[in-house]
Amino acid sequence: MTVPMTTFQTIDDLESGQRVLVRIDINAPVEDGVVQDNRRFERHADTIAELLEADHAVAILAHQGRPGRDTFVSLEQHADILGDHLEQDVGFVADTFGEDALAAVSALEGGEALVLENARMCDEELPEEDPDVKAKTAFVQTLAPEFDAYINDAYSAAHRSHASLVGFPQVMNAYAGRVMEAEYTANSAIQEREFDGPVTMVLGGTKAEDLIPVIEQVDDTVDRFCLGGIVGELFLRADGHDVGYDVDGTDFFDQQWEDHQETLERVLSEYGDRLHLASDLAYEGTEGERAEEPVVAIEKETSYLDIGSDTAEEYADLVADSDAVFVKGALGVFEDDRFADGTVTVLSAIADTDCFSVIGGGDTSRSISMYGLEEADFGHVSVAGGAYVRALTGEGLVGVDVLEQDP
Ligand SMILES: Nc1ncnc2c1ncn2[C@@H]1O[C@H](COP(=O)(O)OP(=O)(O)O)[C@@H](O)[C@H]1O
Ligand SMILES: O=C(OP(=O)(O)O)[C@H](O)COP(=O)(O)O
Repeated sequence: MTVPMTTFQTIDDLESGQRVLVRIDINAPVEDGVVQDNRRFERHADTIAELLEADHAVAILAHQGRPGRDTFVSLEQHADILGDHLEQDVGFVADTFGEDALAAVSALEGGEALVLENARMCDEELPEEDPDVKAKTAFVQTLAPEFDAYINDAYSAAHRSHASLVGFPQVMNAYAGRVMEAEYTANSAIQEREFDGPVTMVLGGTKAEDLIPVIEQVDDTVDRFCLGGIVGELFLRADGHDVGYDVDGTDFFDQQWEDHQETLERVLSEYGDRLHLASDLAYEGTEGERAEEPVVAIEKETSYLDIGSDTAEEYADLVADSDAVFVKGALGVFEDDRFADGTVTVLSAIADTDCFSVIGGGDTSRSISMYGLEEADFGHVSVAGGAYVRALTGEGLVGVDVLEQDP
């Protein structure tokens, strides 16, 4: 792995009493419309507390979910959760750069914090475009003059070339926040480590498009990949099994299959000897119980919600025989304890060995506290998922790279 050298200004370089626009990543699980607190809030609250202490007026930009998903909701609840961590009121305005937002920003005083509405509700935030294009958007051009400085604390979103991440640093004095600094430093140190024994990467969760390039780009650093979750099912489908279909109104598979079928099949044929796919899967039985089925026997389209127990044991054995393990994404729907077995068995195996380990992902890292595992039993628990595995390939993160540039 090669480590890109980055030097950016941090909040140590910022004079006190400024008007600052802070990009954080509090993208969180949403259950029945209720936003779930997780370690991203706790970590970003530390950065914000430090800024408030220095008498800055702090406006906060963030995103939640993706348009069309049921996790695509307002940031109103996020402001309350941040307020709980900070033990002070955090304002919220249901607008990002229109008149209401500008009025709320101009009323903001030193020592006060205000959350602006979900940046992805602005048309110009998405899609991914060059930083110079994002810098010219009305979103960036309207908000930037209201502030003395821009602070990016959202390492976990730094692999996205979105306006709130890459547009503002092109036109403003830009600084890295404490979470950005800490994750960048930890991940750079990880990339410099050398391992004597086998290195295993456990990949799951929902975002195949982030993980397929990683399998191709980590070259010979990773000896084997253990696949589960939606990503694992897409590879099983590429391998000719009847799984990985959207059933009962889900929207995880069909679009990703359409977009990536060829790549999935190519990666499987090129890297097949390093890819471990599930040999059994779990689903909800007719009585609501956990039921399991060997992959070779699958004939019906149903929602598979976890790897099966034989697969979990196989992955746990591979982990026990590893010198380093990198995890991104859950192997099943661990939020439901009937389908947590795959994720928890593998995480427990990692915790029980003395291998070096990194557990990443906003959702996945949450399983550690949910199932009574100790953070201290892992090398590093990252609030970043896709960004940290992309960094392991040695490729820079666009949101970090732009912090290096002068406005
Ligand atoms: N088979 C599955 N079906 C539906 N959801 C799944 C499945 N396996 C894992 N998941 C979900 O994947 C989520 C984590 O995915 P993702 O957002 O990609 O990871 P992270 O946020 O940890 O980077 C978990 O919340 C889990 O419920
Ligand atoms: O949660 C995130 O990434 P992750 O799931 O890889 O940890 C980031 O907030 C990026 O969100 P996105 O993958 O919808 O662009």
